[in-house]
Amino acid sequence: MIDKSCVKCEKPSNSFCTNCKLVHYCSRECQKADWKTHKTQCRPFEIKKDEKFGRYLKANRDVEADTIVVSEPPCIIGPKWNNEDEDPSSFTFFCVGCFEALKDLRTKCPNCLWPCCSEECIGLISEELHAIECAFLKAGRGPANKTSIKSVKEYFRQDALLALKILILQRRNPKKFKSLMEMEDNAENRLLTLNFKEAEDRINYLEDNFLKPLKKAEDKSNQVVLPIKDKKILHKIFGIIETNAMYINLANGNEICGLYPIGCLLEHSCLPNCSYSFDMKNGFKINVKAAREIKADEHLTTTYSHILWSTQLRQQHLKDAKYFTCSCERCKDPTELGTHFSTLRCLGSDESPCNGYQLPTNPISPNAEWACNKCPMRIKSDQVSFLTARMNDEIEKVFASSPTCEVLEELIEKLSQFLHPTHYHMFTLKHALLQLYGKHKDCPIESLSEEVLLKKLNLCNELLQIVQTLDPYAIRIPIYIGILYFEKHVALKEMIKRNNNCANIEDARKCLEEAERILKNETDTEQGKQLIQRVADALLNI
Ligand SMILES: C[S@@+](CC[C@H](N)C(=O)[O-])C[C@H]1O[C@@H](n2cnc3c(N)ncnc32)[C@H](O)[C@@H]1O
Repeated sequence: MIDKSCVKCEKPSNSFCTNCKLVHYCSRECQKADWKTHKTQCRPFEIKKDEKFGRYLKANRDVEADTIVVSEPPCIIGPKWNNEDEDPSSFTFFCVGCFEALKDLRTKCPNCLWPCCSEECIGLISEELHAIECAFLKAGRGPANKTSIKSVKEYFRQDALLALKILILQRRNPKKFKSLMEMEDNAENRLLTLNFKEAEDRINYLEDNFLKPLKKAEDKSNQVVLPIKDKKILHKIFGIIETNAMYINLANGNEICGLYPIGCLLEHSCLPNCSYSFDMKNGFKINVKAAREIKADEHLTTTYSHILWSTQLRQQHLKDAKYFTCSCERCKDPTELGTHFSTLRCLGSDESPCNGYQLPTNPISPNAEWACNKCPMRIKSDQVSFLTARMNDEIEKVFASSPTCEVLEELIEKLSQFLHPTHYHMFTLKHALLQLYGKHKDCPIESLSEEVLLKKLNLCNELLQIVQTLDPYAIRIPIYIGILYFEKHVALKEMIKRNNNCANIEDARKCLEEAERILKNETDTEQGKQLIQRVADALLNI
């Protein structure tokens, strides 16, 4: 039973720590005075370390669903380190103060002359944002040719800024710098990788433009501003960023990166038990939540990869980006928990055609063969990756051409000769197709035949069953799932209108309520906001 006296002064008390609800305090003062002691017990997890995971978080008691387990400000935030464009002169440019995308590079920070959205941007003077690096950028070399757009763009590259900010923290905030330097950098695994090579290019840029001029000034004045600034520390910093950076979606559609002392310790699982969001109005604080009840001793997990990818793709991505092999329940199961998200049809041979399925013999071993569940036919794993990559190219090409229902139906028909009906490529195509049924003005929902309307409903049910297995707590793909519930409601509502006995209004309402619940935190993106609005409007009209 909870002792209802203040843990600090033992006076009777009705208030308690709102985070863990385990200890009582009579006043704010007593709570504050006890924080140093309580903070280690308050957390529902411990930081552990082992050979396999490095540091990780382990629940030290049962944690109820929806409990905030971590709430902390970032050590550092900054522009993304991995610019998708290869040519620095075609990079997208963001304001150095608030990360707003810039149409041109005309407006400049009055002090360092780096591009910004407005001279009044408050990020320019924020201690947590641009103020960290402003003086260092000011001392930089500047574009080689100020009249050449190419040269100007090549100078103001932002994929190295986050690393520079971290380097500068050794002077501006040694405590944060120390905490960052304790993070995993995968030093040995990165050697000779593409990431390493690309980091080398960013390091040369930082050295040539900022660190060599700084060293010269330091030598001249006999004053050391940044004690450590060699290639070794810069590679360590890039390794830390690549391994740990979390992506933050801004309201304007841009993505930036953040590094968090505890948040970054969340371990990967393809079946995670935590979700997280960022508080943009509160210094980009991260709030990590238990997405379901977590039992004492369970590890706290998130997903570093994409839930709607096959095991082969997820494993490849985790190996390339984070240098480990995931051995979660989904990855170890050739059927991906019965969803058959990777399963191919077995084509057999000319002499003996087969109607079985090809599954990986060992899904977490990249080179293990695939075997049919009915005949002796085996295929190599790189044949599977080649085939699925070709299909992916075809699907992307079709999506880029704003396909009609007929085009998608044809492609599904074609690929169904090779893929299990719930293969991840089929999932993607079916998810797009069911939204198209009844979407366009020239083909409204009222005009769909009974058969197509029923097909829309069946597709929603088929895909909902898959997502309930792959993301049962709607942690990673809430928008995909929200769309399925919304479209199911659309189909049901139309069936009710047509007096179809299979549909009832309560089921349609439940779909909307489920969509509303799943989407409640999706307010950071335009797509999320629009869907929430559509669901809210539909709830009013049902
Ligand atoms: C974001 S960091 C997590 C914190 C890190 N373990 C540390 O000690 O700082 C990601 C790294 O943790 C390790 N890791 C995370 N999840 C893992 C998993 N499921 N299996 C094996 N290693 C994992 C890998 O080394 C990965 O590159």
